[in-house]
Order: sequence, then structure tokens, then C-alpha cells
Amino acid sequence: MCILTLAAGVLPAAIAYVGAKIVDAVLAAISQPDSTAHGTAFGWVVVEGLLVACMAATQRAVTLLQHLLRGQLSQHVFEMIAKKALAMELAQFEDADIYDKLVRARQEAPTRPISIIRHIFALIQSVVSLCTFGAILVSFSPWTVATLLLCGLPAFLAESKFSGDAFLLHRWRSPEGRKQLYLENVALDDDHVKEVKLFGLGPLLLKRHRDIYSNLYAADKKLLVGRNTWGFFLGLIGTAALYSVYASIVMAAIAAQITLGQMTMYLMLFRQGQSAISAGLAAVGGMYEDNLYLSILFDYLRTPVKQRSGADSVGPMQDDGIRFEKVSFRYPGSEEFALVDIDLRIKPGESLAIVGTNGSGKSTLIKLLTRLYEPTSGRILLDGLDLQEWSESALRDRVGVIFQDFVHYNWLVGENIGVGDADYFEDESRWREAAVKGMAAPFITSLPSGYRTQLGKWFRSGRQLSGGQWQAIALARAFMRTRADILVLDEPTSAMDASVEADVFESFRERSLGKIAILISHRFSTVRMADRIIVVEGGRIVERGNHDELMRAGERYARLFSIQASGYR
Ligand SMILES: Nc1ncnc2c1ncn2[C@@H]1O[C@H](COP(=O)(O)OP(=O)(O)OP(=O)(O)O)[C@@H](O)[C@H]1O
Repeated sequence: MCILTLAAGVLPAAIAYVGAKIVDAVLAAISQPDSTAHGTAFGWVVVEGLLVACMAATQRAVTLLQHLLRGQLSQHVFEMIAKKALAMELAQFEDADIYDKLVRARQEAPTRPISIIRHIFALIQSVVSLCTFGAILVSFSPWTVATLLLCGLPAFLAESKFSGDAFLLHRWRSPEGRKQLYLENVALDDDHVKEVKLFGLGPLLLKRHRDIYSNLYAADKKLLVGRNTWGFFLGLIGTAALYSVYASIVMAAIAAQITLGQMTMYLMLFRQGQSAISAGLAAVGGMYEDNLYLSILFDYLRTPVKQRSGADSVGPMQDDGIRFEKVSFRYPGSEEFALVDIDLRIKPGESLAIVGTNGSGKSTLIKLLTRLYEPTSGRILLDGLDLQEWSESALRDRVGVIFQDFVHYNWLVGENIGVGDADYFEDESRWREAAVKGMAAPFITSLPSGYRTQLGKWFRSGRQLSGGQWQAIALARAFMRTRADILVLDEPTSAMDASVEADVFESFRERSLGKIAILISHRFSTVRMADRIIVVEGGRIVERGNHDELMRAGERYARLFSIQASGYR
């Protein structure tokens, strides 16, 4: 690109120079018909033809390289963005500022990086062209060069000012743009379409979208009108300059100070010089916007990521199980504690059920246990080793967890199970084993393509599953990780009917013998089967024991159990 850009910068001047030689050779041939001037004129025409061909080849090659580079660059930038995102902690994703940068960096990744390259090279080409034009024009008159540059100055200043304004405008509109994008997602995304239709949200979404658009449009219009009006009037200065220089060149030709060939060359160079200035200005304007993107991209890439310190893969007290020691936790940016002073021991082979009202902190407990967040104070030990000391992969191998909002991947049924263990993602025999354990096998085998049935709406012939069927898939996913000795189910069975849930939990318990099984459920018929139950309220453990003990105690658990049981009588 560098070599081609330099060539593209120099060639126009060379073509203009040869053009002058042609005119002069033609005039010489007319005045001396018998001389060799015919041959000379013909020779210069051939040279110009070759130069024009070179110019065309250069332009083609630049376009080709830009297209090739565009794909490579956008892939590269996408990977940079993705690697950073994968290294970030969950809490950072929940930080609106960081997430905003991530979304914006991703949005423009396919087009903006190549536009940066294009603008830089366009500017270099304009400067090279101007230097070569200047070098030739200066031999006619240094004033011509000075006029060319000076006439470009007002337009340059105006362009800088308006580009600066555009830059500020972009900054200002970014949160508004994000709101607009969200509305577009809600209105058009297949996940939202049911509610949007049934609640008649369409007109409301469109109105909000239009209101934001009108606001942004007014600001855009003001900027564009200013930019173009000033551009036109300042452009007139350029035209006036062109014709004054034109006049002086014509006068010089009449006075025989320069040849006719030189006259055409100088005029061509001056005109092209003005075009080079316009192209350079456009590049500078574009670079302001590129700069905005770069600042967002680099801000995002510079986001500090906490290095997980742990490298250990075994604890000092094997078979010690899990211990929560005075664990308290507050979500980043939140004033209130979601968990307070949690002390809890879960021994290997034990099944533990966690119950509590909505928002009491049950899922948060699991998020800390799976190290998605770090405790604000206190510590969690696995086999006597602080969770923070465990290596990422060792911990991942030990814990299998399914959250209530597990992901419905638009992949094959088998792959939806396979995600439970990325190392065996495509291992069909593992899918089958896990499906049997998760009690999903019967319905999967009744599907037309069995484990190879495509799910979701994104791809052709994708099938829809019921809520309960999806949950069976999610359960099977939990059983993919055969090495895991801690299995956690955070309400993934709520869409199953009560008898199926009870069966599932019974089988879950049998299959997790010798392992730690943790279950969150609002169904007491299932909860009662656990070896031990804890009741969480306002982020604290308020009761613990097995079903019989808690019923005898007659406190919160007994009360909640009776309320639910009376509903079935
Ligand atoms: N990502 C988050 N950022 C800030 N606060 C959160 C976040 N997730 C949960 N909370 C808050 O933490 C508290 C505990 O939430 P948690 O999800 O643990 O409740 P839960 O007991 O699992 O509830 P449910 O039974 O409804 O699933 C709630 O007050 C909730 O608003």
C-alpha cells in the first residue's frame, strides 16, 4: 500500500509533464513537417499511455488491497475485542461504561479500521501529489504554489472546525444512539416479538425511536448545513484563485515566456493540486471520526483486567468439601449487602437445598461459589484452599452448574448438551450418556433427527422446544462434566411439572452420590429430599437442618412448607 500510494501520488505530475511534451512535440511537428518531431510526439503519446495504464493499475491494486485488508483487519480487531471481553470479569460486563465501549467498539469493527487506513493513505497521497505539483509549478512562479496552498487554508480551517464539531456531536449523541439501538433490538429481536405483539408495544417503541431520531437529526442538520454552506463559499475563493492563476499562465504563454505545452501542464497541475487539497481535507475530516473510534477502542482495550492469581489444582485438605467463612458480598456499585456473614460447610456426598424468598441471595451464593464474583469480605475454601488460589481450569473441572437463566443455543440438540464440557463438545457418546442422566433422552430420541436436530430460529429448519424440554437439555448439560464433584442446580427445573421435578431431583441425587449436590428450588416437595436445607433471608442464613428438624422447629421453613402444602390440599 505504501509503495502504491507513493506511485499514485507521483504519477499525476508525470502524466501532466508528458502531456506538455506531447503538445510541444505536436507544435514542433506542425512547424517542421519533415523533422523527427513526428516520431517524438508519437513516442510521448506512447509514454503517456503507459503512465495512464500504470495509474489505472495502481488504483485497481490499491482498491484490491483495501478490500483484502478490510476483511483481515475487521477479523483481527474483532478478535482483539473478543479476547479482551473473555478475559474480563462478570462485574466489568455489568459496568455500563465498559459495556458501552464494548458495544461501540464491536459495532464499527467491520468498517472503521479500514477507514482509518484509507484516510491515512489518502492524506499521504495528497501530500505527495502536492509536493510533486509544487516542485513543477515553482519553476513557473513560486506565487502560483503559494496561491494554491493559501487558497486551501480557509477550507482547511473550516474543515478542522466542523470535523471537531462532528467529533463532539458524536460524543454527545452516543448515549442517545445506544438508547436507539436498544429500541431497535426490542422491536426487531425474535426474543421480544411475543410481548411486543401482545402488549401492542410497536407504536410506543417507534415513537420513542422517532423522538430520539428527531433530536439527533436537528443537530446533524445544523452541522451539515454549516459545513456545506461554508464549504461552498470558501470553495469560491479557490475558484477565484484558479482563474487568476489561469489568467497569469495564459498571459505568460501569449508573451511566449512559456510554451503551449507548458501552459496546459501548469493549468492541469494547478487544477489537480486543488483536487489533492480537497481529497486531503476530506481525509483529515474522516480522521477526526476515526480518532473517536480509536479512542473508544483503546479505552476499552486498556480496561484493566484482574489477573486470576490462582494456579493450584489441589487443596491441602482433600475431601474437606466447601467452607464459607464469614462471607459478605456487595455487588459492584451497590450500597446494600446481598450476603452477610455466611458461614457454611458442605461435606462431600452431601446434598444441600437452599430456600428463601425472591431476592434473598440464593443465586448470589452460587455466583460466589463458582467464582463469578469475589467475596467483599470473608473467604470460601474448597478442600481447604481459598477459591481465589485455584486455577481457572481446575475449578471449572470440579464444579458443574446450571443457572435458572441458562442459555438456549441455536445449535444442535447434542451440542446444547455438549457445551457442558467444552473438551467433549462434539463427543456424541458423551451427549447420550449425559442425556440419559438428565432424563432428556426419551424426548430427544423422538425428535426427527435425534441429537442432530437443529434448535432455535436462527437457522433453517430450527425446532422450538417447550420450557420443560429445554430444562431437560440444561440438566443433561450439567451431567456432561463427569469429572465435576460439585453439581449445582439453580432452579433449572421450575418449568417441569412437580412430579417430573421430583423424579429429576431423585435421579440427580442418585447420580451425584459421593458428590456435593446443591439445589435451589421454590418447590418444597423437592427440597425436602435434600440431606440438609438452609433458609436464606435478607442475605443471611436464618435456619438450617434437615426437613424433619426444620419442621419440628416450626419456624420460617415450617411456615413456608405448610403454606405450599395447603395449596395442594
Ligand atoms: N448483578 C447484580 N447487580 C446488583 N445487584 C444484584 C445483581 N444480581 C442480584 N442483585 C441483587 O442481589 C440480591 C439477591 O439476588 P439473588 O439473585 O441472589 O436472589 P435470589 O434469592 O436468587 O432470588 P430469586 O429467588 O428471585 O431467584 C437482590 O436484592 C438483587 O436485587
